[in-house]
Amino acid sequence: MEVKARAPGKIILAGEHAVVHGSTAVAASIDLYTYFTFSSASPSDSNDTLKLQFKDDALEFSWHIERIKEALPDLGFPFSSTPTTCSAESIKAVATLVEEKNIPEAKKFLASGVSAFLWLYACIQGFKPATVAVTSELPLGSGLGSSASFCVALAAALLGFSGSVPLDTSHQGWLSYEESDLELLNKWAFEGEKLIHGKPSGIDNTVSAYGNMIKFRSGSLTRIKSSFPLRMLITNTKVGRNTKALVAGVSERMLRHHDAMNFIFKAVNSISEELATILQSPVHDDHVSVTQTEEKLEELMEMNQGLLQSMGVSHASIETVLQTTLKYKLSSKLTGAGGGGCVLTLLPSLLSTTVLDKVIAELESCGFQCFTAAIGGKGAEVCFNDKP
Ligand SMILES: Nc1ncnc2c1ncn2[C@@H]1O[C@H](COP(=O)(O)OP(=O)(O)O)[C@@H](O)[C@H]1O
Ligand SMILES: C[C@@](O)(CCOP(=O)(O)O)CC(=O)O
Ligand SMILES: [Mg+2]
Repeated sequence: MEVKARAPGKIILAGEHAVVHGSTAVAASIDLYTYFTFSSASPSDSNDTLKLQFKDDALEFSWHIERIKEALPDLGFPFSSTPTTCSAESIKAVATLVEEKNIPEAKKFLASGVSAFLWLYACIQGFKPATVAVTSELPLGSGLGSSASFCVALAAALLGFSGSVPLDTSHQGWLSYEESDLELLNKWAFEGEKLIHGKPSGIDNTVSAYGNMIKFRSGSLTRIKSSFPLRMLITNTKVGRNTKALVAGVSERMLRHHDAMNFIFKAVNSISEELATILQSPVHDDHVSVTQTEEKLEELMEMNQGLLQSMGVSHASIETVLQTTLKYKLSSKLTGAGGGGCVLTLLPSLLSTTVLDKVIAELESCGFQCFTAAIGGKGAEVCFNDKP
């Protein structure tokens, strides 16, 4: 049997970092996905290994099932219905399994993804052989939630592959999960995100699992029904960074300047709440009201960016994008953890393609990469293929 799952990346429209400290944030899925394909060993194979293939990097890692058993002896009785946090002891055991694979220095950033994979696999699937292939359309470590989409697609594939949630395996094409199963896979994905991010808020895995647009605060989501035709230019500064380190940096600043940071988080909360209200307000189909709404959204993005800067997560490359887009009267903010990565620029409905082309040309002449993505599509999906 072959099971394929996919989960989207995301943009955070307002509230990154502050959401880790209990503020509201607003996020939407984008139509760039991470894919997992699970194939069981055929009965004729004398297969006793778990293989993980990162197709985009042409890398393959494999472990003898016995070795996984030895490292994680308490697992093996799959407990797919009980999402479990990896204990400090298991983190060490998983890290050893990863270190044994001698990941090339230039690809070391993949190690946390491999750890998340091993933990979720052993918990949900137990000690069974399989071949697992991963590909992603998302730039990794750029603020578009590749880590969450990795964990959500992995959890979706595992729950489908292990047969632990009822799904119509005869269905042709992509299949969405039922609400209660979605909740379960989201909880598992969150456990994976913890191994990659350290202290995730849960917004990224939640928007990747559920799709569309969400408002998120302290672990709970509210679905947003936006009828506003939101268009964003995404500029990847290509400056690499790591979410775990940036989140930790904000927490350290919080310890040093507790009151000031609390006011910043409170301000971000108000920005996210206002943004969510605006997006859910009825849209009048005339240019004047659309433009007025866009201007409000732009102002909120600018305010949010200023606060992110005061949290210490902007970067010279991000500032270059802000200044460049401002020359064309366009507003931008970083998205995700910052420190490099991607920047969002609101594209007003009346913006001419000539101006857009100019902005993109100027940004790309700085070495950045610009693209657009459809906002607010479906979340995690699974697909079955009965291979002989
Ligand atoms: N397709 C993938 N294959 C392997 N690891 C992945 C993949 N996608 C994400 N990851 C893991 O997630 C990490 C990036 O996560 P993070 O720093 O949170 O940035 P972001 O989530 O914004 O892309 C990578 O370094 C890697 O460990
Ligand atoms: C900074 C943060 O708010 C979002 C991180 O997103 P990303 O990993 O940079 O795509 C962290 C979190 O909410 O877990
Ligand atoms: Mg991430």
